[in-house]
Amino acid sequence: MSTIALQTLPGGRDAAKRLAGRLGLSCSEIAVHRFPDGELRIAVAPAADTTLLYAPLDQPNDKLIALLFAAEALRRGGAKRLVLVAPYLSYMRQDAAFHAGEAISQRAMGDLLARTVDRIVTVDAHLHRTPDIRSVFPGIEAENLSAMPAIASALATGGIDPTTVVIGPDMESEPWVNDIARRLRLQHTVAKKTRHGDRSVSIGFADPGLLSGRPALLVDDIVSSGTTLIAAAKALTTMGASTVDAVVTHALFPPAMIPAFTEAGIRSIRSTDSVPHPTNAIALDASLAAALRSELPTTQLPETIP
Ligand SMILES: O=P(O)(O)OC[C@H]1O[C@H](OP(=O)(O)OP(=O)(O)O)[C@H](O)[C@@H]1O
Repeated sequence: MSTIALQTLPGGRDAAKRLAGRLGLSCSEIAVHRFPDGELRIAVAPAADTTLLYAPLDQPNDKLIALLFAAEALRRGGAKRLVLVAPYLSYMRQDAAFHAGEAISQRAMGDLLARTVDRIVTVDAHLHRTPDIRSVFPGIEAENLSAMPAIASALATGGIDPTTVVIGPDMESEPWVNDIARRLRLQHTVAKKTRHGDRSVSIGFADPGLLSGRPALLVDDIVSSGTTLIAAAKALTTMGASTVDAVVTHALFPPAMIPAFTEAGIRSIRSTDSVPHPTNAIALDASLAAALRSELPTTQLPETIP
């Protein structure tokens, strides 16, 4: 009988355990030792025929090396199929050479990972101008799940003012903002964002009257420097929003920034557990488990997977 197990890179343990539990699998943590010169030594648990490699790839440079080494050890140890579960997939934002000589990091990552694993499952990868994730990972299976069902369900459970307007900070956010608004039967709108630099954006709304006296719920895929969220919150406050809350898929910002969001008028900020963070409030294990169920041998299907 073929075997299946989950192994996680350090940093993903809690979310990986939730996912493994939901799938009825064992979960072991890959050991990463850093030598004095900065090089890494990786030690994996015994490979299963199908090994799910759980890796939240925020702060990715070291983690990518650990992932490559883990894949090498697992293949050599007998793994026939490696499935990368990367709830946050980094280096997707640079999808073109915007200036002469720039590397297209999305393409380099895609080529590298496609040579390393057999399947990739991720969530809300930043593929604004790349509609099909399979074009990024040539020759392997790849799925880009949406966090919006999990986010909408969490918002519905917590209760939400029916006059709330769901806000996207830029045109590219329209599909997910629309999705949340449809699921919660709320109005939505998206701003026009102009990015001037890593930490400089300007935000404008076509209908400034819409928010007057109403709660605003900002929804975005990534918060990195926080510049977008802060600029959007300030604009919403100026437009007369009664409250501003935010919910994001990938919280990449340093936790020490949370007071800056409060200062900008954001009452609460919640994130999914794609990356471990103090703002984590929405678990992705149900969505990931549903996508990974196909990996389970029929004899090992747990009774309850959503
Ligand atoms: O917290 P921040 O540092 O502001 O970064 C987060 C923002 O950046 C991304 O969009 P981006 O402006 O890169 O848009 P694009 O990829 O569509 O050009 C993302 O969708 C967020 O809106």
